[in-house]
Amino acid sequence: MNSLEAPVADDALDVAALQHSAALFRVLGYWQEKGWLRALDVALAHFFYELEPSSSPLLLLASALTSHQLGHGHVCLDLNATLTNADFVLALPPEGEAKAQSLLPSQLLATVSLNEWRQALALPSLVAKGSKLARQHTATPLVLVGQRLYLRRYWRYEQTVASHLAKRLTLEPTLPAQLPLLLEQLFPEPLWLAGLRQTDWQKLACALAVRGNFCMITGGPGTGKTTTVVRLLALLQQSHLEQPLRIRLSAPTGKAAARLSESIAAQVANLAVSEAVRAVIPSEVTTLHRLLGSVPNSRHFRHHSRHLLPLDVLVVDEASMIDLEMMAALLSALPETARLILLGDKDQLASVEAGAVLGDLCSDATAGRYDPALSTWLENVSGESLAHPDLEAGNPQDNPLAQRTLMLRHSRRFGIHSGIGELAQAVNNQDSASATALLNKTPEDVHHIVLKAEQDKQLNKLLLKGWGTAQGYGHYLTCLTQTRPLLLQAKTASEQKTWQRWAAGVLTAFDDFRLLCALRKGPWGVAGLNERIAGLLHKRGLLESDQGWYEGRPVLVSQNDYSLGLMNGDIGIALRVPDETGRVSLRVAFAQHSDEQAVKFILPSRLTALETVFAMTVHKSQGSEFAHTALILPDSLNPVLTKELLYTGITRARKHFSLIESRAGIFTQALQKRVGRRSGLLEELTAQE
Ligand SMILES: Nc1ncnc2c1ncn2[C@@H]1O[C@H](COP(=O)(O)OP(=O)(O)OP(=O)(O)O)[C@@H](O)[C@H]1O
Repeated sequence: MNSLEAPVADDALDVAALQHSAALFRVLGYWQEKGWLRALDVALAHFFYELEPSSSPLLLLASALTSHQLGHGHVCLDLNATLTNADFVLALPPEGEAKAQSLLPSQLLATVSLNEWRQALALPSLVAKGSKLARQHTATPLVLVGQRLYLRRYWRYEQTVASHLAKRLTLEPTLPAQLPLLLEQLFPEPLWLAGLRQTDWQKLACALAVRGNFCMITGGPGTGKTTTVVRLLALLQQSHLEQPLRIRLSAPTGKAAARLSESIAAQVANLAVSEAVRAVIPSEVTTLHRLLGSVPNSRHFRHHSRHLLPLDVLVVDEASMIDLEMMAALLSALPETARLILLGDKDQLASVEAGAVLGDLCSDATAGRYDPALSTWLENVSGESLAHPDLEAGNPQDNPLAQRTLMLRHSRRFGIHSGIGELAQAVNNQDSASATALLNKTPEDVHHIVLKAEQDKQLNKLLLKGWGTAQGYGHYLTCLTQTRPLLLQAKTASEQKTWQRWAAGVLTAFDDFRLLCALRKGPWGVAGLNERIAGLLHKRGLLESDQGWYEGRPVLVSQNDYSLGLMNGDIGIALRVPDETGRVSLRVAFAQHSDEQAVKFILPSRLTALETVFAMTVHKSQGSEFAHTALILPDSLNPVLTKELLYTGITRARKHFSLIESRAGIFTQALQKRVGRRSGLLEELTAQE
C-alpha cells in the first residue's frame, strides 16, 4: 500500500501530516484553498510524488515550500531558517490575514530537526546533493546545497551568475594612459559641499570602474550615478577615438529607460569634452528585454552564450530591479571582454521576481572593504581621500566584489536640509528616533497624517488637492479639461500634433502626484484605494464615471505587448480624442519612450492586461519618480512592510512626500523590519574562486 492510500484520520490537519503523504496533501490542499500556497506549489509536490512514490512527506513539503518561496522572491528554501522561524520565513499567513484557523507551518515543523529534513531529502532520483553532484547528474529536479534547497533551474541561474562574475573579477583590462590627467579633466573642481571639502566619490567611481570589466556604482537618489557614468564613458571613449567602443545603455523597464535616456542626453550636452568624444556617447537606452531580444511567449532570448551581444561596454541602470534569471541571461550573452557597469540603489526593494542580485552583490558597499593596495591606488590616481568613518579595510579573497563596487554618498537631489533626504536616510539606517523627530519637526517638503478612521476626510482632501504646492489627483484632471484643444478633428499632421501635445501634458501632470501603497488587497491596498479614489473624483464631478472606461482613467499595463509596443509597467490615460474623420472616441494615450512629446493612442478594446492606477504598489513604482509622492501604510503589520519598502516609497518623491498612517505607530514598526531574501549567490561566488 503506498502512503497515499494509508488510512488518514478525519482531523488529519495536524502533525501526522509528516507521517503520510495523503495527510500532507490534505494540509497542502487546505493551504492552497486558503490562498496560502499557489496551485503550482502544490502541483509540484504531487508531480514529485508521482515520479517517486517513495518520497517522504518531508521531501514533498520541502518541494512545495521551495516553489512557494520562489513566488515570494527567494531563490531557494533555506531549511535551517525555515525550521527556526517558519511562519516568518515563509510569510504565512499571507498579507492581510489576521489570525490563522488552520495548522501553521511552524506547528507542522515543530518537531523536525535539520538533520531529519536533510535525510528526508536523500533521494538521488529527485535531489542532487551539492553543486558538484548536481553538475554530474543533470536529471534531478531539485538541488540541495548545504541547507539551501533549489529547483534546479534557479540553482543553474545562480551558478551561471556566480561563474560569470568570478571570471570577470579576474580579468583586468589595460588602463588608459594618463588616467590621473583624464580624471582631472572630467572632474576639474574639487568638491565643496556646505563649506567643506568633501571626497568626490564620483571621481573615485570612475577610477575604480576603468580598472576592470565589471563594476557596480550604487547610491541613493540624485547621488550622481548618471553623471558618473557619462564621465566614465567619455573617459573610455577618449582613449578609443580611432575605433570608438560600441556602447549600449539599458534598464529593466521602459519607464526607467526613458528616464535614463533623458538624463544622459542632458549630461552629454554639458560634458566638458571635445565634440568628437561627445558624438560617440549614445543616449538611446533600451530595455533589457529588447537588448537581449525577447522571443515572444518563451523565456528565451535571441542573444545568449552562442550568439553574444555585439558590444564593448554595457551600462545597466536601476540594476536593483534585475532578478536572478535576467542577470543570468544578461551575463551569458555578454562577451567576456566587454565591460559591464551596473548602476542602482542597493537599498531599494529588489525585483518582484526571485533574487535580490544587486543587494547581494553590493553587500560590502557601505563599508567599502577595499584592499589597502587598491585604496592607495585609488587615492593616488584620483587625488581624493578615502578617509571616511564607515569605511573598513578588506581583501580580495574575502570581499571579491567589494573591489569592484563604489557607493556614492552625497545626494544632490536632496540637499542637507531636505526633509525627504533626511527621512530616507533615517529609514535606511532603521533609526526610528531620528525619523520620528524629523516627522515631528514638520519639514517643508514632508507631510505626515495619521488617519482617525477609514473614511477620514483628511485623506480625501490630500488625494484631491494635495497640500501647499504639492498636487493631488485633481491637478491632472483640471489640466485635462482646461488645456483640451478646441479643434474638432485630427485630420492634418499639425492637428494630430496638437492632440498629442495635449495628451503629453495630461500624462506629465498625472506624474505630479502618485499614491503608493504597500499592499494589493484590503481597504489600504491598491484595489480598495483605486475604487475609493475613482469614486471620490466622480462624486466631485471631476470624472464622468468611476466604472469601466471613462475619460481620465489612468491604467497600468501589466504584461509586455510587443504588437502594441507596450511594456509591463507603462502607464496610459483614457482620453476622448477625434480621429481623422472627426469622430470622437475614448483612446488610451501612452507616452512614446523615444520622444517626450510623442504620444500613441490605443483603443481600449485592444488592451488586455491592465489595471486602474490611481494608487499603485511601491514595487510597481520602482524606476519612476513623482513630484509629490504619498505613501499610505495599512493598519496592521505584514511581511511586505519593511524598511526597504518605506525607503523605496520615500525616494520616489522629487519635491514633496506625504506619509499617511492608517494607524499611529505603524511606520516605526515597519521601519524595524528588513527584507531577507534567501539566496546563495555570495557563497557560490566565493566557492568559484
Ligand atoms: N559632479 C556634479 N556636478 C554638478 N552637478 C551634479 C554632479 N553630480 C550630479 N549632479 C547633478 O545632480 C542631479 C542628480 O544627478 P544624477 O542624475 O547623475 O544622479 P542619479 O544618481 O543618476 O539620480 P537618480 O537617482 O535620479 O537616478 C543632476 O541634476 C545632476 O546634474
